Amino acid sequence: MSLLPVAQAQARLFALARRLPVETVPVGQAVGRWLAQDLVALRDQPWADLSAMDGYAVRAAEYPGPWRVAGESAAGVATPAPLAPGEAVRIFTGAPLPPGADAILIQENAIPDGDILTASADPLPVGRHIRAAASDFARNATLLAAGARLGPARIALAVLGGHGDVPVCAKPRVALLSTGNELVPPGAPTPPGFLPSSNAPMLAAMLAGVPCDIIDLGIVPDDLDAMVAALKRAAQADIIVSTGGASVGDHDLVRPAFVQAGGSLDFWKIAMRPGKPLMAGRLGDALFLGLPGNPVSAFVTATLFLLPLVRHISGATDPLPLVGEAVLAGPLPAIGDRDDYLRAWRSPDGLVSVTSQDSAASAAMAQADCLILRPARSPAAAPGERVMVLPLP
Ligand SMILES: Nc1nc2c(c(=O)[nH]1)N[C@H]1C(S)=C(S)[C@@H](COP(=O)(O)OP(=O)(O)OC[C@H]3O[C@@H](n4cnc5c(N)ncnc54)[C@H](O)[C@@H]3O)O[C@H]1N2
Ligand code: MOO
Repeated sequence: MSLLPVAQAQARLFALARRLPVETVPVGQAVGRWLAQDLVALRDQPWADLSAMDGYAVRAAEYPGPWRVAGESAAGVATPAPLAPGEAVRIFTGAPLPPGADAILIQENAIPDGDILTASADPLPVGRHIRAAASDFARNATLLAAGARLGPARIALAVLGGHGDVPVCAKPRVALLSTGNELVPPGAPTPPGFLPSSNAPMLAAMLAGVPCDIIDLGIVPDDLDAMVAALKRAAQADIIVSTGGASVGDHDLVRPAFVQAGGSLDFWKIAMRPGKPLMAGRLGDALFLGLPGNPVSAFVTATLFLLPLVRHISGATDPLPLVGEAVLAGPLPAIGDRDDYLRAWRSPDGLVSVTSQDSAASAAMAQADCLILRPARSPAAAPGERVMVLPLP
């Protein structure tokens, strides 16, 4: 198989995937999820012309008074009695305007004397300190389109639009398999020949920013039967992610195990660095992503494939990472025939490449807050040059 360009591999992965079924959940459980249908306003906001300040509702043409204070309007009451000429109504923030009033005199500019009121300063134009009915949004307006992510401001909008429940895609279940005879669980002793398995905790941490349920199936030895059994167990999930065993060595058994478990492979090997041995396919109803074992390769491929896949099946319309531009603080070498995703951090002087770009260099990876994308065959770049950058969450 020749090396597949990243964008083509992402498109093929999305084409393999199906959106998860729609469910209706209370808004409190929808945070960070994507709307599965357009959300339409069930009410006007504001519901009437409301005062934006504490003061007096008056007719602007009668400025500066005197007015006779004829009553009161507070939030939580229905429409007050109409305002007769020469009258003012005491009013509070969020309260409905009496019919006939067209401006609010704030109480700081009002001089009450018994029930007679005059204005002390500032002209009073029509509409001053009034929030017009439906000026925020009107009933039947589309508040949010399907595919919008429900952050805090959109939760507020949905609730003000009259919704207690919202339609979202079901939460994906993501099964994690860590392959390798050399691996021990986090915190366990590491006699010679062994190392702590860091990929599953890292992937779980990356997935913590995206609503999903994680099923950690632990460490699987480099043994064909054990891997086939583990993959079959994992097939109950919506997405199966393995790390390690993806390359061409005698102990790299993920691909044959996947095929023996009944999986159909769609692609293997991507024109990217790190992350070349990435593979993807379907196993029953589950999507399968085989990530390379090197921690940096697993991190970068998860950023470019796993997180976008989770967002895609969850209903996101823009599942791919954001690509911006920034200047380089130092020089970069020319690039070979794979797109390079360099780990870097943002300094006041521009992007700084981390101390090692080796795909096993975990200490250097931990310095990064972004990836510099250098397309295949880019020439060397000088300080001050603009390059493509993907911020890391
Ligand atoms: N002859 C070739 N050798 C390699 C090629 C190649 O094209 N030809 N590709 C290289 C590239 S690129 C990568 S990336 C790696 C990927 O290898 P695997 O996916 O098969 O990963 P392993 O060999 O199982 O492990 C690599 C490395 O990562 C460590 N590891 C594995 N799992 C974990 C984990 N859960 N936590 C922490 N560290 C882990 C493992 O111990 C190895 O050191 O292949 C190159 N080889
Ligand atoms: O793709 Mo590997 O991840 O270059 O080291």
